[in-house]
Amino acid sequence: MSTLRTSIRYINLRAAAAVGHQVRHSSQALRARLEELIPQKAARLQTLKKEYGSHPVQTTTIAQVVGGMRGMKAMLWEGSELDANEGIRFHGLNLEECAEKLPKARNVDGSEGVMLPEAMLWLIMTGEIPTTEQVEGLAKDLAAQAALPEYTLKLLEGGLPSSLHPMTQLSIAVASLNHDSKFAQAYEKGVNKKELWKYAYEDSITLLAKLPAIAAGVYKNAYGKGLGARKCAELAQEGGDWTQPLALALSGGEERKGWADCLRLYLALHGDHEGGNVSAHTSHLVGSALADPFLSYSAALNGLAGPLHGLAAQEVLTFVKTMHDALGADASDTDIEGYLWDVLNSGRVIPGYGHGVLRKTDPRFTALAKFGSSSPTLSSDPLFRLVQRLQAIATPVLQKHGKTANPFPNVDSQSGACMQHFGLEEAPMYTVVFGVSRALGCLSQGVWSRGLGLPIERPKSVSLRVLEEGVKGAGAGAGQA
Ligand SMILES: CC(=O)SCCNC(=O)CCNC(=O)[C@H](O)C(C)(C)COP(=O)(O)OP(=O)(O)OC[C@H]1O[C@@H](n2cnc3c(N)ncnc32)[C@H](O)[C@@H]1OP(=O)(O)O
Ligand SMILES: O=C([O-])CC(=O)C(=O)O
Repeated sequence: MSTLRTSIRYINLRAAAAVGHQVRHSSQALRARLEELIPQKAARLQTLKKEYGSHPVQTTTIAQVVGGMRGMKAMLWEGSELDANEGIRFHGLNLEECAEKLPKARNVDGSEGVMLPEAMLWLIMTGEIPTTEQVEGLAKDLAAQAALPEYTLKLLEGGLPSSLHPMTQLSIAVASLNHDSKFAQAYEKGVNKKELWKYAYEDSITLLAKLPAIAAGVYKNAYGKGLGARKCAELAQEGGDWTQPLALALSGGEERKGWADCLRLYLALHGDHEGGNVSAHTSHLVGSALADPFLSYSAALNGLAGPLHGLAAQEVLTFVKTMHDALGADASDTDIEGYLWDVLNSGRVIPGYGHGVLRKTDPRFTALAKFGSSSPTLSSDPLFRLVQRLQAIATPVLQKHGKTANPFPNVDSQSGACMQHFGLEEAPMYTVVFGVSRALGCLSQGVWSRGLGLPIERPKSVSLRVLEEGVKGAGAGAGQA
């Protein structure tokens, strides 16, 4: 155990305590900041609604109604905005700026690690860059609440069949925490709806605190590997950041150089991707009915478990491994090209390519690729290299195929190749790790939605008959998007 203790001392919480320095309880500080920010934004929203409520945002086309609402601006989302060419920005900061400005992990050897996901949470929630002290305090608060209740532990210690997909286990475990939801209790007691955001915040911090232990529990229950939920929570309580106990729980307690930083980077990068993606939109929709944060986020996880969304992380690794096994280590570019055409011609997608909004290589893919290329071991990993090589082959194939609006790689192309290198070989776990991360954005928005008093979502649906009647008399092509 001494190895474990040394390894989780990265941000020196105990050192701070040893010199009598009081680390602030920053989930309270974060809440206090929200208490200042929410009324300001709520007032801006009221003014906008009152003075410009009937101002059109855009015209909705038939192509959008029947085409997955692509490009339709229909939702208020505060944490991040996605540009088709530049990728994600968190309150105006792109990924490189976030990596530079957000407080970072301190490695055991004293070197500076990558940005901390809990710092990303602070940025997403407030639009402000936290101080190192604020992030340390927040991490400490999260650690203090990491332990799971017995009813959730029961599920993850044999209650759920090991053969149940890890994402289903994650979703069930998260939903089970609704048992003690402060938000649900407050609603039942008739708390004024203006105050509900405070309870949404409390539940959100509780869920974020427990997600690493839940993911560790899912891994142990599904594969009999790793340290499991109890140990993960114990490690958290020994001090350190949000990620380190999960890294150790997934590696079975083994310190693997680069692994915790890889996981931190992954968790920070995937935290939010504006509001329209399936997981974010689902949590927003379910939360709008005033279902509590546990139920809202559990629903989001079920969407994340779809192969066109988060499950693509699992699909990519299986795809790349199968291709590697089928073609052998010496496969030529022509062999790979032929393999990709076979996939396309059989009516399947190339996982890890394409995007609903992005029209360039996903900057999250680039960030992970840069991380991998700077690691002496990961950069020489055969699967990591194959993913890099695939870019130059798959993009022209998809361009020639001519259907895909975005023939460039998305983040899911890269993540599994990194994680398998550090020993997390079970591909279904990649989406579970994604699910730990996406909570940062979905839960933050849930707090804001309640703080701004957003109403229940209830868009209008139309039948084909109504659409056809609407275009009677219009010239052909008048409705093209
Ligand atoms: C974190 C994330 O969720 S990132 C996305 C992860 N998902 C994947 O990597 C799965 C593979 N990619 C895809 O299936 C798609 O690109 C999606 C779901 C991400 C986006 O879907 P859309 O916005 O509808 O993409 P697009 O407008 O380019 O689709 C047009 C056509 O190209 C096809 N297409 C899109 N991407 C691909 C691909 N990677 N391989 C093959 N065909 C593709 C679509 O299936 C569609 O075919 P259809 O006209 O026969 O229905
Ligand atoms: O934005 C999307 O639709 C999908 C995506 O990349 C994400 O949710 O991270």
